[in-house]
Amino acid sequence: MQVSQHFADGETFGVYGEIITAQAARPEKAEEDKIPVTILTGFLGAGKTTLLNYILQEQKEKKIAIIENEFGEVSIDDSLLKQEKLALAEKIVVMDNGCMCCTIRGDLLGGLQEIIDAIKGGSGIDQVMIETTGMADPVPIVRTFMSSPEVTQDLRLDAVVTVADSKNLPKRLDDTVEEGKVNEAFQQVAFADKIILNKLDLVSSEEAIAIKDRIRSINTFAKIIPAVKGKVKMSELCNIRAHDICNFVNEDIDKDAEEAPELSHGGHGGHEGHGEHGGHGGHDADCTEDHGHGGHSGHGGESHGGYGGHGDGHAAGHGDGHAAGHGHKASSRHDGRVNSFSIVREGEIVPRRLSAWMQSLGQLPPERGTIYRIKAILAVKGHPYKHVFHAVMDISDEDDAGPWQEGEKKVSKIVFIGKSLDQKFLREGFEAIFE
Ligand SMILES: Nc1nc2c(ncn2[C@@H]2O[C@H](COP(=O)(O)OP(=O)(O)OP(=O)(O)O)[C@@H](O)[C@H]2O)c(=O)[nH]1
Repeated sequence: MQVSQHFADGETFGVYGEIITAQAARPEKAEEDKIPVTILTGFLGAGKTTLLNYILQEQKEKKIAIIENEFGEVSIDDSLLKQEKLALAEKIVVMDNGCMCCTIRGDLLGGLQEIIDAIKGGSGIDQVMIETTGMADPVPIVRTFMSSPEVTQDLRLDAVVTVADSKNLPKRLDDTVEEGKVNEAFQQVAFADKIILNKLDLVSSEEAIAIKDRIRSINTFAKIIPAVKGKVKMSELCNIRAHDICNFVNEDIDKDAEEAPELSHGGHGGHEGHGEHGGHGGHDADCTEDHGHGGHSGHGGESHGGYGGHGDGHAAGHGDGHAAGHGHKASSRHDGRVNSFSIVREGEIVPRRLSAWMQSLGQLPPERGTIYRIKAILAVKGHPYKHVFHAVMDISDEDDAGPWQEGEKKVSKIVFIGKSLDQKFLREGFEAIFE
Protein backbone atom coordinates (compact mmCIF):
# COMPACT_ATOMS: atom_id res chain seq x y z
CA MET A 1 0.00 0.00 0.00
CA GLN A 2 1.35 3.35 -0.88
CA VAL A 3 0.41 6.45 0.98
CA SER A 4 0.55 10.00 -0.19
CA GLN A 5 0.75 13.08 1.88
CA HIS A 6 -0.76 16.23 0.50
CA PHE A 7 0.82 19.57 0.99
CA ALA A 8 -0.50 23.06 0.82
CA ASP A 9 0.89 23.71 -2.62
CA GLY A 10 -0.84 20.64 -4.02
CA GLU A 11 2.31 18.55 -4.24
CA THR A 12 2.18 15.05 -2.89
CA PHE A 13 4.67 12.49 -1.84
CA GLY A 14 4.42 8.77 -1.36
CA VAL A 15 6.66 7.37 1.28
CA TYR A 16 9.06 4.59 1.98
CA GLY A 17 8.33 1.87 -0.51
CA GLU A 18 5.68 -0.68 0.25
CA ILE A 19 4.10 0.35 3.43
CA ILE A 20 1.54 -0.78 5.87
CA THR A 21 0.45 2.35 7.63
CA ALA A 22 -1.57 2.93 10.67
CA GLN A 23 -2.59 6.17 9.11
CA ALA A 24 -4.29 4.54 6.17
CA ALA A 25 -6.47 2.54 8.50
CA ARG A 26 -6.75 5.14 11.18
CA PRO A 27 -10.03 4.73 12.97
CA GLU A 28 -12.26 7.47 14.28
CA LYS A 29 -11.59 7.03 17.99
CA ALA A 30 -9.23 9.61 19.46
CA GLU A 31 -5.80 8.22 20.31
CA GLU A 32 -6.10 9.27 23.94
CA ASP A 33 -9.26 7.19 24.29
CA LYS A 34 -7.53 4.00 23.23
CA ILE A 35 -5.95 1.57 25.66
CA PRO A 36 -2.14 1.66 25.48
CA VAL A 37 -0.20 -1.48 24.62
CA THR A 38 3.41 -2.02 25.67
CA ILE A 39 5.54 -4.65 23.99
CA LEU A 40 8.03 -6.03 26.49
CA THR A 41 11.01 -7.72 24.94
CA GLY A 42 14.46 -8.80 26.11
CA PHE A 43 16.88 -11.67 26.10
CA LEU A 44 16.08 -14.91 27.88
CA GLY A 45 16.49 -14.38 31.59
CA ALA A 46 16.97 -10.61 31.35
CA GLY A 47 14.23 -10.04 33.90
CA LYS A 48 10.99 -9.49 32.01
CA THR A 49 8.90 -11.66 34.30
CA THR A 50 10.51 -10.16 37.40
CA LEU A 51 9.64 -6.73 36.11
CA LEU A 52 6.07 -7.66 35.29
CA ASN A 53 5.59 -9.22 38.67
CA TYR A 54 6.96 -6.18 40.37
CA ILE A 55 4.52 -4.01 38.49
CA LEU A 56 1.59 -6.25 39.20
CA GLN A 57 2.39 -6.55 42.89
CA GLU A 58 3.60 -3.11 43.74
CA GLN A 59 1.81 -0.79 41.45
CA LYS A 60 -1.82 -1.56 41.45
CA GLU A 61 -3.12 1.69 40.14
CA LYS A 62 -3.69 0.12 36.76
CA LYS A 63 -5.66 -2.90 35.62
CA ILE A 64 -3.26 -4.71 33.37
CA ALA A 65 -3.96 -7.38 30.79
CA ILE A 66 -0.99 -9.51 29.71
CA ILE A 67 -0.38 -11.43 26.54
CA GLU A 68 2.53 -13.79 26.62
CA ASN A 69 3.85 -16.62 24.60
CA GLU A 70 5.37 -19.71 26.06
CA PHE A 71 8.15 -21.72 24.56
CA GLY A 72 8.79 -25.28 25.54
CA GLU A 73 9.25 -26.15 29.15
CA VAL A 74 9.55 -23.53 31.82
CA SER A 75 11.53 -23.95 35.00
CA ILE A 76 9.86 -24.29 38.37
CA ASP A 77 11.04 -20.80 39.15
CA ASP A 78 9.38 -19.49 36.08
CA SER A 79 6.19 -21.37 36.75
CA LEU A 80 5.95 -19.87 40.19
CA LEU A 81 6.54 -16.41 38.87
CA LYS A 82 3.92 -16.95 36.27
CA GLN A 83 1.40 -18.29 38.72
CA GLU A 84 1.77 -15.14 40.75
CA LYS A 85 1.23 -13.17 37.65
CA LEU A 86 -1.90 -15.08 36.81
CA ALA A 87 -3.37 -14.17 40.15
CA LEU A 88 -2.60 -10.50 39.83
CA ALA A 89 -3.21 -9.56 36.25
CA GLU A 90 -6.65 -8.51 35.16
CA LYS A 91 -6.46 -10.91 32.28
CA ILE A 92 -3.78 -13.19 30.82
CA VAL A 93 -3.78 -14.56 27.33
CA VAL A 94 -1.13 -17.20 26.72
CA MET A 95 -0.03 -18.06 23.24
CA ASP A 96 1.84 -21.32 23.09
CA ASN A 97 2.86 -21.83 19.53
CA GLY A 98 6.20 -22.63 18.06
CA CYS A 99 7.68 -20.28 15.54
CA MET A 100 6.46 -16.92 16.63
CA CYS A 101 7.24 -15.07 13.47
CA CYS A 102 5.12 -17.44 11.43
CA THR A 103 2.14 -17.66 13.71
CA ILE A 104 2.16 -14.30 15.35
CA ARG A 105 -0.53 -12.67 13.33
CA GLY A 106 -3.45 -14.96 13.96
CA ASP A 107 -2.49 -15.66 17.55
CA LEU A 108 -1.85 -12.13 18.49
CA LEU A 109 -4.97 -10.86 16.82
CA GLY A 110 -6.98 -13.50 18.66
CA GLY A 111 -5.36 -12.53 21.96
CA LEU A 112 -5.87 -8.83 21.41
CA GLN A 113 -9.46 -9.44 20.39
CA GLU A 114 -10.08 -11.30 23.67
CA ILE A 115 -8.76 -8.31 25.51
CA ILE A 116 -10.79 -5.87 23.46
CA ASP A 117 -13.91 -7.93 24.23
CA ALA A 118 -13.05 -7.83 27.92
CA ILE A 119 -12.58 -4.06 27.74
CA LYS A 120 -15.92 -3.65 26.03
CA GLY A 121 -17.45 -5.94 28.60
CA GLY A 122 -16.48 -3.44 31.29
CA SER A 123 -13.40 -5.16 32.74
CA GLY A 124 -11.75 -1.84 33.43
CA ILE A 125 -8.48 -2.89 31.76
CA ASP A 126 -6.45 0.23 31.19
CA GLN A 127 -3.11 -1.19 30.06
CA VAL A 128 -2.01 -4.14 27.93
CA MET A 129 1.47 -5.67 28.16
CA ILE A 130 2.71 -8.12 25.54
CA GLU A 131 5.63 -10.21 26.85
CA THR A 132 7.65 -11.59 24.00
CA THR A 133 9.51 -14.49 25.53
CA GLY A 134 11.65 -16.31 23.05
CA MET A 135 11.29 -13.81 20.31
CA ALA A 136 14.10 -12.12 18.49
CA ASP A 137 12.49 -8.83 17.76
CA PRO A 138 9.19 -7.10 18.12
CA VAL A 139 8.72 -6.33 14.45
CA PRO A 140 6.10 -9.03 13.75
CA ILE A 141 4.06 -7.68 16.63
CA VAL A 142 4.43 -4.10 15.50
CA ARG A 143 3.54 -5.15 12.00
CA THR A 144 0.48 -7.07 13.09
CA PHE A 145 -0.58 -4.20 15.24
CA MET A 146 -0.20 -1.46 12.71
CA SER A 147 -1.85 -3.37 9.92
CA SER A 148 -4.96 -4.39 11.83
CA PRO A 149 -7.61 -1.69 11.99
CA GLU A 150 -9.81 -3.99 14.05
CA VAL A 151 -7.15 -3.73 16.75
CA THR A 152 -6.15 -0.10 16.36
CA GLN A 153 -9.75 0.98 16.72
CA ASP A 154 -9.50 0.30 20.42
CA LEU A 155 -5.82 -0.15 21.24
CA ARG A 156 -2.79 1.99 20.62
CA LEU A 157 0.80 0.81 20.43
CA ASP A 158 2.49 2.78 23.16
CA ALA A 159 6.09 1.59 23.24
CA VAL A 160 8.52 -1.24 22.72
CA VAL A 161 10.36 -1.71 26.01
CA THR A 162 13.42 -3.95 26.12
CA VAL A 163 14.77 -5.41 29.35
CA ALA A 164 18.55 -5.69 29.08
CA ASP A 165 20.70 -7.79 31.38
CA SER A 166 23.64 -5.50 32.26
CA LYS A 167 25.85 -8.45 33.09
CA ASN A 168 25.19 -10.59 30.07
CA LEU A 169 24.23 -8.19 27.32
CA PRO A 170 27.86 -7.29 26.44
CA LYS A 171 28.60 -10.98 25.90
CA ARG A 172 25.48 -11.44 23.83
CA LEU A 173 26.39 -8.45 21.69
CA ASP A 174 29.85 -9.93 21.16
CA ASP A 175 28.46 -13.30 20.15
CA THR A 176 29.51 -14.31 16.72
CA VAL A 177 26.50 -15.71 15.01
CA GLU A 178 26.45 -18.23 12.26
CA GLU A 179 26.33 -16.80 8.83
CA GLY A 180 22.76 -16.21 7.87
CA LYS A 181 21.60 -15.84 11.48
CA VAL A 182 20.74 -12.71 13.36
CA ASN A 183 22.32 -11.61 16.61
CA GLU A 184 19.11 -11.25 18.55
CA ALA A 185 20.61 -9.06 21.23
CA PHE A 186 21.23 -6.35 18.65
CA GLN A 187 17.70 -6.63 17.38
CA GLN A 188 16.24 -6.18 20.80
CA VAL A 189 18.29 -3.09 21.48
CA ALA A 190 17.75 -1.66 18.02
CA PHE A 191 13.98 -1.89 18.10
CA ALA A 192 13.47 -0.56 21.61
CA ASP A 193 11.84 2.75 22.40
CA LYS A 194 12.97 2.38 25.98
CA ILE A 195 15.56 0.09 27.55
CA ILE A 196 15.42 -1.10 31.15
CA LEU A 197 19.05 -1.70 32.06
CA ASN A 198 18.40 -4.40 34.63
CA LYS A 199 20.62 -6.44 36.99
CA LEU A 200 22.77 -3.45 37.80
CA ASP A 201 23.55 -5.10 41.14
CA LEU A 202 25.68 -7.58 39.24
CA VAL A 203 28.05 -5.10 37.58
CA SER A 204 30.49 -2.39 38.62
CA SER A 205 29.71 1.23 37.81
CA GLU A 206 32.39 1.13 35.08
CA GLU A 207 30.71 -1.86 33.50
CA ALA A 208 27.34 -0.15 33.79
CA ILE A 209 28.61 2.94 31.99
CA ALA A 210 30.25 0.81 29.32
CA ILE A 211 27.08 -1.10 28.55
CA LYS A 212 25.02 2.07 28.57
CA ASP A 213 27.41 3.61 26.04
CA ARG A 214 27.24 0.54 23.95
CA ILE A 215 23.46 0.51 23.95
CA ARG A 216 23.50 4.16 23.00
CA SER A 217 25.76 3.39 20.05
CA ILE A 218 23.24 0.90 18.73
CA ASN A 219 20.13 2.90 19.43
CA THR A 220 20.43 6.67 19.55
CA PHE A 221 16.96 7.51 20.75
CA ALA A 222 15.84 4.89 23.25
CA LYS A 223 15.70 6.18 26.79
CA ILE A 224 17.76 4.02 29.15
CA ILE A 225 16.36 3.39 32.64
CA PRO A 226 18.59 1.78 35.29
CA ALA A 227 17.01 -1.01 37.35
CA VAL A 228 17.59 -3.79 39.83
CA LYS A 229 15.08 -6.63 39.91
CA GLY A 230 12.92 -4.76 37.44
CA LYS A 231 12.02 -2.08 39.93
CA VAL A 232 10.92 0.68 37.66
CA LYS A 233 8.04 3.04 37.94
CA MET A 234 4.94 2.10 36.05
CA SER A 235 5.02 5.54 34.51
CA GLU A 236 8.34 4.62 32.87
CA LEU A 237 6.72 1.71 31.12
CA CYS A 238 3.17 2.58 30.32
CA ASN A 239 1.54 5.40 28.52
CA ILE A 240 4.86 6.85 27.45
CA ARG A 241 3.68 7.43 23.89
CA ALA A 242 6.97 6.44 22.37
CA HIS A 243 5.14 5.32 19.26
CA ASP A 244 3.19 8.50 19.07
CA ILE A 245 5.23 10.24 16.45
CA CYS A 246 3.90 13.65 17.34
CA ASN A 247 5.40 13.19 20.76
CA PHE A 248 8.77 12.74 19.15
CA VAL A 249 9.01 16.30 17.92
CA ASN A 250 10.37 17.79 21.10
CA GLU A 251 12.30 14.79 22.33
CA ASP A 252 14.53 12.03 21.24
CA ILE A 253 17.02 13.53 18.90
CA ASP A 254 17.83 16.63 20.88
CA LYS A 255 17.89 14.65 24.08
CA ASP A 256 20.89 12.75 22.90
CA ALA A 257 22.91 15.83 22.26
CA GLU A 258 22.06 17.12 25.70
CA GLU A 259 23.20 13.91 27.29
CA ALA A 260 26.64 14.11 25.76
CA PRO A 261 27.48 17.79 25.38
CA GLU A 262 31.18 17.09 25.55
CA LEU A 263 30.86 15.15 22.36
CA SER A 264 29.09 17.88 20.48
CA HIS A 265 31.20 19.48 17.88
CA GLY A 266 29.13 19.14 14.81
CA GLY A 267 30.81 19.27 11.53
CA HIS A 268 32.24 16.06 10.28
CA GLY A 269 30.78 12.84 9.23
CA GLY A 270 31.65 9.35 10.31
CA HIS A 271 34.24 7.14 8.85
CA GLU A 272 33.54 3.63 7.91
CA GLY A 273 34.24 0.62 9.98
CA HIS A 274 33.86 -2.95 8.93
CA GLY A 275 31.48 -5.56 10.07
CA GLU A 276 32.43 -9.03 9.16
CA HIS A 277 29.07 -10.37 10.11
CA GLY A 278 26.78 -9.79 7.31
CA GLY A 279 23.13 -10.36 6.97
CA HIS A 280 20.91 -12.64 8.80
CA GLY A 281 18.15 -14.87 7.84
CA GLY A 282 14.94 -16.15 9.18
CA HIS A 283 14.02 -19.50 10.61
CA ASP A 284 12.73 -20.72 7.36
CA ALA A 285 11.51 -19.50 4.08
CA ASP A 286 8.17 -18.42 5.46
CA CYS A 287 9.75 -16.19 8.02
CA THR A 288 11.81 -14.09 5.74
CA GLU A 289 9.35 -11.27 5.58
CA ASP A 290 10.26 -10.36 9.10
CA HIS A 291 13.68 -11.79 9.60
CA GLY A 292 15.25 -12.44 6.28
CA HIS A 293 18.14 -10.28 5.38
CA GLY A 294 20.63 -11.42 2.88
CA GLY A 295 23.96 -12.38 4.34
CA HIS A 296 26.71 -10.25 3.04
CA SER A 297 29.78 -8.62 4.35
CA GLY A 298 29.03 -5.07 5.11
CA HIS A 299 30.56 -1.96 6.32
CA GLY A 300 29.03 0.19 8.92
CA GLY A 301 29.84 3.72 9.70
CA GLU A 302 31.59 4.43 12.89
CA SER A 303 30.32 7.72 14.08
CA HIS A 304 32.75 10.31 15.20
CA GLY A 305 32.00 13.79 16.13
CA GLY A 306 29.24 15.17 18.17
CA TYR A 307 25.67 15.30 17.54
CA GLY A 308 25.73 18.47 15.50
CA GLY A 309 23.75 20.05 18.14
CA HIS A 310 20.79 22.20 18.40
CA GLY A 311 20.23 25.77 19.30
CA ASP A 312 23.47 27.65 18.96
CA GLY A 313 25.59 24.61 18.31
CA HIS A 314 23.27 23.62 15.61
CA ALA A 315 23.40 26.98 13.92
CA ALA A 316 27.14 26.79 13.89
CA GLY A 317 27.06 23.48 12.14
CA HIS A 318 24.38 24.27 9.62
CA GLY A 319 24.02 27.98 9.44
CA ASP A 320 25.12 28.21 5.86
CA GLY A 321 22.27 25.96 4.84
CA HIS A 322 24.29 23.18 3.42
CA ALA A 323 26.80 21.18 5.49
CA ALA A 324 25.38 17.82 4.68
CA GLY A 325 24.71 15.32 7.33
CA HIS A 326 26.52 16.94 10.10
CA GLY A 327 26.53 16.16 13.67
CA HIS A 328 25.89 12.76 15.02
CA LYS A 329 26.47 10.88 18.16
CA ALA A 330 29.94 9.65 18.86
CA SER A 331 29.81 5.94 19.26
CA SER A 332 29.67 2.65 17.46
CA ARG A 333 33.18 1.89 18.45
CA HIS A 334 32.47 -1.76 18.79
CA ASP A 335 31.22 -2.91 15.47
CA GLY A 336 29.43 -1.82 12.41
CA ARG A 337 26.71 -4.41 12.39
CA VAL A 338 23.91 -2.47 14.00
CA ASN A 339 24.21 1.17 14.84
CA SER A 340 22.45 4.46 14.66
CA PHE A 341 23.21 7.95 13.53
CA SER A 342 21.31 11.15 13.21
CA ILE A 343 21.34 14.14 10.93
CA VAL A 344 20.15 17.64 11.72
CA ARG A 345 19.76 20.07 8.85
CA GLU A 346 18.37 23.54 8.57
CA GLY A 347 16.43 24.51 5.49
CA GLU A 348 13.32 23.44 3.63
CA ILE A 349 12.67 20.14 1.93
CA VAL A 350 11.25 19.97 -1.57
CA PRO A 351 8.17 17.71 -1.39
CA ARG A 352 8.81 15.95 -4.69
CA ARG A 353 12.39 15.16 -3.74
CA LEU A 354 11.25 13.87 -0.38
CA SER A 355 8.83 11.56 -2.10
CA ALA A 356 11.49 10.11 -4.36
CA TRP A 357 13.96 9.75 -1.52
CA MET A 358 11.52 8.02 0.81
CA GLN A 359 10.64 5.57 -1.90
CA SER A 360 14.28 4.86 -2.57
CA LEU A 361 14.84 4.19 1.13
CA GLY A 362 12.09 1.61 1.00
CA GLN A 363 14.04 -0.18 -1.69
CA LEU A 364 17.54 0.27 -0.37
CA PRO A 365 19.92 -2.10 -2.16
CA PRO A 366 21.57 -4.60 0.21
CA GLU A 367 25.03 -3.10 -0.25
CA ARG A 368 23.73 0.11 1.36
CA GLY A 369 22.68 -1.74 4.49
CA THR A 370 19.39 -2.61 6.14
CA ILE A 371 17.30 0.08 7.76
CA TYR A 372 15.61 -1.05 10.95
CA ARG A 373 14.15 2.18 12.11
CA ILE A 374 13.77 5.79 11.09
CA LYS A 375 12.40 8.68 13.10
CA ALA A 376 12.22 12.06 11.47
CA ILE A 377 10.86 15.54 11.91
CA LEU A 378 10.82 17.30 8.60
CA ALA A 379 10.44 20.89 7.49
CA VAL A 380 8.68 20.59 4.16
CA LYS A 381 8.45 23.61 1.91
CA GLY A 382 4.99 25.12 1.76
CA HIS A 383 3.78 22.99 4.65
CA PRO A 384 2.86 24.87 7.81
CA TYR A 385 3.25 21.87 10.12
CA LYS A 386 6.19 19.86 11.37
CA HIS A 387 5.97 16.66 9.44
CA VAL A 388 6.87 13.57 11.44
CA PHE A 389 7.77 10.17 10.11
CA HIS A 390 8.38 6.94 11.96
CA ALA A 391 9.29 3.60 10.39
CA VAL A 392 9.99 0.18 11.87
CA MET A 393 11.40 -1.96 9.09
CA ASP A 394 8.95 -1.39 6.26
CA ILE A 395 6.11 -0.34 8.52
CA SER A 396 5.72 3.37 8.67
CA ASP A 397 3.53 6.03 10.10
CA GLU A 398 3.55 9.70 9.37
CA ASP A 399 1.65 12.67 10.59
CA ASP A 400 1.75 16.37 11.21
CA ALA A 401 2.80 17.65 14.56
CA GLY A 402 2.38 21.23 15.71
CA PRO A 403 2.80 24.17 13.37
CA TRP A 404 6.06 25.95 12.77
CA GLN A 405 5.98 29.06 14.88
CA GLU A 406 6.51 32.49 13.48
CA GLY A 407 10.27 33.03 13.27
CA GLU A 408 11.09 29.45 14.28
CA LYS A 409 14.10 27.99 12.51
CA LYS A 410 13.12 25.33 10.00
CA VAL A 411 15.26 22.46 11.19
CA SER A 412 14.77 18.86 10.07
CA LYS A 413 16.07 15.95 12.10
CA ILE A 414 16.32 12.32 11.17
CA VAL A 415 17.61 9.28 13.04
CA PHE A 416 18.50 5.99 11.38
CA ILE A 417 19.04 2.67 13.10
CA GLY A 418 20.13 -0.19 10.96
CA LYS A 419 22.68 -2.77 10.04
CA SER A 420 25.73 -1.98 7.96
CA LEU A 421 24.21 1.32 6.93
CA ASP A 422 26.04 3.31 4.32
CA GLN A 423 26.03 6.59 6.21
CA LYS A 424 27.63 8.63 3.48
CA PHE A 425 25.02 7.53 0.99
CA LEU A 426 22.14 8.25 3.36
CA ARG A 427 23.53 11.62 4.37
CA GLU A 428 24.01 12.68 0.78
CA GLY A 429 20.52 11.49 -0.07
CA PHE A 430 19.05 13.50 2.78
CA GLU A 431 21.04 16.57 1.83
CA ALA A 432 19.81 16.35 -1.73
CA ILE A 433 16.12 16.70 -0.81
CA PHE A 434 16.63 20.22 0.46
CA GLU A 435 16.06 23.30 -1.63
N1 LIG B 1 20.78 -10.33 40.62
C1 LIG B 1 19.68 -10.04 39.94
N2 LIG B 1 18.87 -11.02 39.49
C2 LIG B 1 17.78 -10.69 38.78
C3 LIG B 1 17.44 -9.34 38.51
N3 LIG B 1 16.29 -9.33 37.78
C4 LIG B 1 15.92 -10.61 37.62
N4 LIG B 1 16.80 -11.44 38.22
C5 LIG B 1 16.78 -12.91 38.25
O1 LIG B 1 17.08 -13.37 36.94
C6 LIG B 1 16.40 -14.59 36.67
C7 LIG B 1 15.59 -14.45 35.39
O2 LIG B 1 14.59 -13.48 35.58
P1 LIG B 1 13.20 -13.54 34.79
O3 LIG B 1 12.39 -12.40 35.26
O4 LIG B 1 12.59 -14.89 34.84
O5 LIG B 1 13.71 -13.27 33.32
P2 LIG B 1 12.85 -13.32 31.97
O6 LIG B 1 13.43 -12.29 31.09
O7 LIG B 1 11.41 -13.25 32.24
O8 LIG B 1 13.23 -14.75 31.49
P3 LIG B 1 12.53 -15.58 30.31
O9 LIG B 1 11.05 -15.45 30.49
O10 LIG B 1 13.04 -16.95 30.54
O11 LIG B 1 13.03 -14.99 29.07
C8 LIG B 1 15.51 -14.85 37.88
O12 LIG B 1 16.17 -15.76 38.70
C9 LIG B 1 15.43 -13.49 38.56
O13 LIG B 1 15.21 -13.57 39.94
C10 LIG B 1 18.32 -8.31 39.00
O14 LIG B 1 18.15 -7.11 38.78
N5 LIG B 1 19.41 -8.72 39.68
